[in-house]
Amino acid sequence: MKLSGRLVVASHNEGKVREIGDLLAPFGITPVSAGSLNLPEPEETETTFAGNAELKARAAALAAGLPALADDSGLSVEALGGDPGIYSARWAGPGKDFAVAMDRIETLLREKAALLPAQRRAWFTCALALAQPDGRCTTFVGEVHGTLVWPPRGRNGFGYDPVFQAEGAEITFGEMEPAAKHAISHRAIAFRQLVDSLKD
Ligand SMILES: O=c1nc[nH]c2c1ncn2[C@H]1C[C@H](O)[C@@H](COP(=O)(O)OP(=O)(O)OP(=O)(O)O)O1
Ligand SMILES: [Mg+2]
Repeated sequence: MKLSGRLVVASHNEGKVREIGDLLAPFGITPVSAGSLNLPEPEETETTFAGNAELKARAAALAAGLPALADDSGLSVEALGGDPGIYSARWAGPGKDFAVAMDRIETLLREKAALLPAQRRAWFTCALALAQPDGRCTTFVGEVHGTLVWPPRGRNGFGYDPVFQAEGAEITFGEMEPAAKHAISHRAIAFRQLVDSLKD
């Protein structure tokens, strides 16, 4: 499989579509968005990031008749048994309000008296699935580990970025320029594996 020509980015999340566009740019690929093709947003019925990424990629590739790249990702909090994990988007509710979702995590951590950085470990996971219209699919998973901070800081990125500080960083993903986030992010790690797998 190759990364060339027309490619559908099978996501309805503007922040993700922007980041995937940045990652694809060096390959001369301008993604076709799922929104512009009016592709439906499939229900995420699988129990893993990889399963949901494959489900979304296959549905889009089949509907569009083009290769499709899907991303399923989320934030897992160690002290919360890995929640919200694959439910990260759903914790933000129908209004996709991540202030609410970040508050909910913070409230649960306080209930557990988890105030020290060591008690506030978390990681982002990203599964990227590339599907062909015939149903073939390859999937890669990236993770970045760090700590949750409070209050939220920064207006860059999207979703939970303002409360996540990666190991070794002193600013949150929300405070980072896009290039700095791409240097270490779960999405960039998965993307690199995908690109490596496509090399001849
Ligand atoms: O780099 C990230 N920085 C901050 N937050 C992030 C990131 N990566 C995932 N997240 C959170 C927010 C997102 O809403 C959820 C993914 O949920 P997920 O179902 O994969 O995506 P989604 O429903 O927003 O869009 P779609 O399924 O159409 O691709 O995890
Ligand atoms: Mg989703």
